[in-house]
Amino acid sequence: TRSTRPQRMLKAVQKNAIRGNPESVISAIDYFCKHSEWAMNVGDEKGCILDSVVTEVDPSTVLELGTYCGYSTVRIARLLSPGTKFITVEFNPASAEVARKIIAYAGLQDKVTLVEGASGDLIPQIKKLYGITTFDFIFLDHWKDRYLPDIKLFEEYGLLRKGSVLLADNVICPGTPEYLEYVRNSPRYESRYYPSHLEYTKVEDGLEKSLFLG
Ligand SMILES: O=C(NCCCOCn1ccc2cnccc21)c1cc(-c2ccc(F)cc2)cc(O)c1O
Ligand SMILES: [Mg+2]
Repeated sequence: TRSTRPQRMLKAVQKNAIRGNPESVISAIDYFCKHSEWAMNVGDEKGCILDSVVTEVDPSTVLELGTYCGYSTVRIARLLSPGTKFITVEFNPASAEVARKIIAYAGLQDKVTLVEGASGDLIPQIKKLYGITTFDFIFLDHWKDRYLPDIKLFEEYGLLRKGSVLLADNVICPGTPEYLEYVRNSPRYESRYYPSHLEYTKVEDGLEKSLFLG
């Protein structure tokens, strides 16, 4: 049967990247998406903004919602200090399987815990299952209508501390209007918009960084 786009992306990584070299894995995926098939990775332009925020926060605990094929997982994991706890969540088993292989190809499998499931089910269990008290950095890149309910779950289950940073992809395209309205109007967050473009296109998109004030 016909391969899937994530499987073709994995083949491109295995063909064009150097095993154990995260930069080459990132470049191989960006090349594939620019010259072969568009895919919904955060991409190189927004990826540089992601890199700068991760570097600035230098987190000890990280949560990513929306692994997809592991592109942003590799971007984040390559910047983390040793001993950092990094959990990434993927709902789609086929994507998760490709992501595991791409993360391993980059040599970053020991830095990442990939969990398959729905954020709404997992968030209430994270403390118990993974011994995490609060997250220093959260990257939101999953179903756009889950950003708002999930940030409310973070608050409800005490997963944020004064200084926790949330970075949300796609706040313009496809768009997360309710989430934006919430973080921009809540007195509990300091929010800033980073203008950019939808991955591999000229379409307007951007990232919203929100600092939890406690
Ligand atoms: O839809 C997107 N991402 C989400 C995937 C499913 O995520 C499912 N999923 C992953 C963990 C997880 C945990 N709990 C529930 C669902 C959970 C997404 C879509 C586009 C896009 C933009 C323009 C278009 F014309 C078409 C698509 C761009 C992006 O950058 C995206 O991130
Ligand atoms: Mg995205």
